[in-house]
Amino acid sequence: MLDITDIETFYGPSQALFGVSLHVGAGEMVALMGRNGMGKTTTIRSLFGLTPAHRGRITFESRDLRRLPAYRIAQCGLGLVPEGRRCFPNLSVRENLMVTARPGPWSRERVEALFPQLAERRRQMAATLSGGEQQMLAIGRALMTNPRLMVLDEATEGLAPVIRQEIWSALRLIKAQGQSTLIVDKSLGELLPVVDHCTILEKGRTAWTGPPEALDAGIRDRYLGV
Ligand SMILES: Nc1ncnc2c1ncn2[C@@H]1O[C@H](COP(=O)(O)OP(=O)(O)OP(=O)(O)O)[C@@H](O)[C@H]1O
Repeated sequence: MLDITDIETFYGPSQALFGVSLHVGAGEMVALMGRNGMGKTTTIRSLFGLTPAHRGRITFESRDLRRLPAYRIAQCGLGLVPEGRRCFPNLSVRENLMVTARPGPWSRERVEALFPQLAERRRQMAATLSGGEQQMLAIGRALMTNPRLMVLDEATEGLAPVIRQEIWSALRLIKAQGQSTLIVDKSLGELLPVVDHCTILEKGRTAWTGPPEALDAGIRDRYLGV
């Protein structure tokens, strides 16, 4: 479904990616991992055309994404839940869900069944939600665009443990429903049981790819510092 091959990306003169490769098959949930500053967010920015890659290939369902502008990439069926959960603060919860909705399997009813708090708070302005609820809304809103591939960047970072567990339960259901997903997260305990493959970045390069059960103590120690 998604093939990123050997991309190199720069911020001005400074090179951040030196050869990142990554594959997501249809229906898979894939983890993009690595310590701070190794290039995970830059890889996602390159995929979405926000910081375009200078070299390498990005193909999604056989389409070459690398030279498309960001708005065309979103139209190709990629949905992003960016770091820092950006909801529209002055729209209600329900308006946030509906404003970018597109037809497909994820209806408002299905999203609200996944996150019942969003139904309970449907008339509240997004700005009045807790951080965890805003994150649920950001995920719900991305699902409502019915992306063929959803990309989550640090969806559980900085949230209270009980809220994180709710989000992980929802992500397990999202996976069970066949949603293809690329996920950046540092919570190995929750991430590894649910993903099909892991790709680890080290200093802007793909350093290791494999199934989660192959991610042994040596690899964790070497690339993840855990
Ligand atoms: N706007 C920017 N301008 C210049 N350099 C940047 C910029 N954003 C990131 N970088 C650099 O690019 C490299 C990769 O950063 P990136 O944010 O992609 O890493 P990350 O793996 O997502 O880290 P984190 O887990 O901390 O979010 C780092 O060396 C970082 O300093």
